[in-house]
Amino acid sequence: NACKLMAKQKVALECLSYHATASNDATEMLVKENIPSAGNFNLYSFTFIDFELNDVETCKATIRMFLECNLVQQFHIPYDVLCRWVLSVKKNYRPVKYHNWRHALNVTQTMFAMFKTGKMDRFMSDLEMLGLLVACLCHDLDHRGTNNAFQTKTESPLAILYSTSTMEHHHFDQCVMILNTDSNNIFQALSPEDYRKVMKLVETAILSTDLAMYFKKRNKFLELIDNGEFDWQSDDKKELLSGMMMTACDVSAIAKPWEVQHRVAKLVADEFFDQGDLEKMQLKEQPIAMMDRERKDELPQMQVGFIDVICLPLYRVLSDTFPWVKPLYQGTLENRQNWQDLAEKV
Ligand SMILES: CCCOc1ccc(S(=O)(=O)N2CCN(C)CC2)cc1-c1nc(CC)cc(=O)[nH]1
Repeated sequence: NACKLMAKQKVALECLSYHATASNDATEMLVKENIPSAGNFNLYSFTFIDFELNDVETCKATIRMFLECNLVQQFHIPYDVLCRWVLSVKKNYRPVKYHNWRHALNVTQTMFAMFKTGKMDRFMSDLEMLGLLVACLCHDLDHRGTNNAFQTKTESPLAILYSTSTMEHHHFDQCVMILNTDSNNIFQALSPEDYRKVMKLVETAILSTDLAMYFKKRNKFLELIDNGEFDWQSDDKKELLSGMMMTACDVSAIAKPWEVQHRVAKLVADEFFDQGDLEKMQLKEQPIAMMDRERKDELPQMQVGFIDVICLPLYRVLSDTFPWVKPLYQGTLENRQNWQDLAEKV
């Protein structure tokens, strides 16, 4: 009957989350390790590069960011729970070419740099900083290397579960599943009020990484700036600012030194082209230019378009209002020139 079925599903889910959580061995190993300084990882810089870090070092860098923001002490996060949670989050990223654990780490580090070097921590409560770092680390959990349109076209179970912002709802779902798995709940010591607030912030922050949401909310944000809005403390304004910061971090590879941007863009392209191949073979349909490997020559021009339509408008308004995040605007301008040079060569 129905409740037996529910029970079976619950057991299956438990089993799933059992596999989703990090092993005790991996956790105990990480707990014992010493965590190098933020300077050692170059965590305060907008030109942070993860390429030379091995997987254990990426976990240490993540822990160092939480320690540096004093969040472990402030929110009484048991250290072994923090270690297990970081390892579980890493475990629930798939080895796809771009939307993988390394992308999550880079997005989180940019948020950290925006707080500390960009001095945006002045506008954020400790709870909001905790929520935004967690949202960054979890924002693409269990990404399959295919976008929302692909879920809809293939009528994937995810598209049946969530008709809008399909992947982003799934990423949040995975974030909650990990937090609800034994000894992974870094929010366990929070008051019920703080728990509700931080979960709401994590949800809206992860959902705001759907570029369709960004386009919707950006005009409202620009309006507030034009009206000289500086009271970012009201909930709706703080939510709007948080969403813009999430997109700024999500696309921040565009602002990295040219060798890094060029190498990351290849990973993005390879993941897009794999989806294009699936659409040609499985769906018998012509993919959009961005996902068609036959049109890779148009890539530099597409990057210039990406920079002009999505990245520069956001970094310009953010650096106008928060001057210390200007390196993101500068880096993107430099890469625009590099992509433009390549586009003219073809
Ligand atoms: C590098 C391979 C080509 O990459 C792109 C091509 C086109 C565009 S687009 O702005 O024209 N636009 C975006 C919205 N789509 C719905 C329609 C197409 C963006 C990218 C791109 N996206 C990301 C974020 C994943 C990172 C990145 O570096 N480049």
